[in-house]
Amino acid sequence: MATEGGLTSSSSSRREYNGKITPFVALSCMMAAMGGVIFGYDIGISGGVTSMEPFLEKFFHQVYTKMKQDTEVSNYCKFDSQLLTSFTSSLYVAGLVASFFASWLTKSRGRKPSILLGGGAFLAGAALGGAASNVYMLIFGRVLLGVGVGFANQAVPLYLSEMAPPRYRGAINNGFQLSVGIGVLAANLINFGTEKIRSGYGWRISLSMAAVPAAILTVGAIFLPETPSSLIQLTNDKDRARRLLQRVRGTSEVQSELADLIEASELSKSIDHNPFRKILEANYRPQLVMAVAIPFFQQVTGINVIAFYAPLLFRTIGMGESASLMSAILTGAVGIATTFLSMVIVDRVGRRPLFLVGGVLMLVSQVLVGAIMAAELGDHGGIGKRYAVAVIVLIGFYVAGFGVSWGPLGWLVPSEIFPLEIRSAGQSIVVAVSFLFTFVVAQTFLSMLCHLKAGIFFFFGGWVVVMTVFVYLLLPETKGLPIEKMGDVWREHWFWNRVVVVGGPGVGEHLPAKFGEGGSQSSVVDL
Ligand SMILES: OC[C@H]1O[C@](O)(CO)[C@@H](O)[C@@H]1O
Repeated sequence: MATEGGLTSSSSSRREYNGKITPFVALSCMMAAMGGVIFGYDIGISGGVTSMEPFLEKFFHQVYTKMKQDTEVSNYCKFDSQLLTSFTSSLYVAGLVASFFASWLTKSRGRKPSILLGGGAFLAGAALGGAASNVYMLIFGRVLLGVGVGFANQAVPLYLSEMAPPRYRGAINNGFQLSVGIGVLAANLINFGTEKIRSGYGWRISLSMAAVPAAILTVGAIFLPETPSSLIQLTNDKDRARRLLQRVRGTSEVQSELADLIEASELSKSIDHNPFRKILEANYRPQLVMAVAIPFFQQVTGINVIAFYAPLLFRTIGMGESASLMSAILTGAVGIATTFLSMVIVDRVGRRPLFLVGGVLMLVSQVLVGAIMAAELGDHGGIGKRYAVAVIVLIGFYVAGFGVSWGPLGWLVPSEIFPLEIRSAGQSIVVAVSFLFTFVVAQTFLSMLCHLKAGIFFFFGGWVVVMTVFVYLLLPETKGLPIEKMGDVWREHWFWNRVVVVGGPGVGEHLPAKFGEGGSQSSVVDL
């Protein structure tokens, strides 16, 4: 059964490459992580903007008048407006479609052009949104933002994982979610300030400030190097790749890693047809299952619902005006701190323990919140202050559980498990599924809340049980293993080794015996 990391034998390929975190790696990753900030900024900004009255009055007049008139609506049904959620969701639909174009660009032209295009589209979207004079401009702006995050989310996690030395890959890739969290918090704080602007144009500032991280990302991308792995795949120029690798790793001893990259690239070329057809083949079943399951599970933790619900609770305990700020600070700061913690320990303790601990923490908090709500909150009126405080503390624990686990690892694990020939296609499936379910959850949860009431916490809690069992049984440990050697984890896994064909592509042992386990000996590949 699932022994240590789901591996049944000791993994001989968990060997070290040379190299450390050079300033060069740190800088490129920081720049690329701006991709996370633009994503987070949008998540954070749209909720606040759509609750600003001048914004509603201008673009969503119907919602505005309904909000003003209805005072007798149930606690659980107050915010039920499909039109308004479709404003938020339009971005995800655009991003979903864009991620497939990104797959093609990322593969055929490199990670860098996708990041550049993502930043540029987001920049244009921010300008259009900020300047919108009618609802069409507004929606078109959101579509451009969607294209921006579609490209950025497809390319940035791959970029980070390919740039990182394997033993720091978890930390570096978790930087993506850390910057998502920073973006969300920054947006909330900005909204809190702009809401108070008397002229009623605060929302314009909120929307156009997205241009700041987008500009940094776009300009930064011009100076970013391509990843060594992508450079080999694109140019086949081994000398250039070696020079880049030496610069990135800060050592001249890069033969072992270079040989693995070349091997992976050659293998990828030899079987390289349509990557979307390829990924459907039986041998890539574990990767395909992960590409769909992981982003799906990340969204059905219910994180965005909890984040939405928190301000109501703060209002309940009498925080009044500052309720949404307080809840943003709580959920934002706890999320950032725990994602940071995850960053620090993920390469030491591994991915699986974090998923399991985070899952249990989320589940316990959700069940308790659901129970308190079911017992204490009726359709009208509030809940007692003591209970509200308890619920807020529990939400803090829930966010902490997400912050150490599904938040960052939901991006990390997919980005490190795809072999080169399906990497770009695989990552765009991840982004598409992630956006699809962000959209589905956003679009349905208000009416779900209205029908399920407190049961909504048990609903998402049920999914947390499913995903935790899934990780326990089916997700192998990927800590420290070079991406190009990742095929081993399936071959050595109690379940997946029945599904994949040993010796088939993507499963290790794919090259003639002389490459063997030590397929990185420099003598084998002509450097
Ligand atoms: O990684 C993306 C997910 O993380 C969050 O920003 C929470 O920190 C969610 O809003 C989002 O769906």
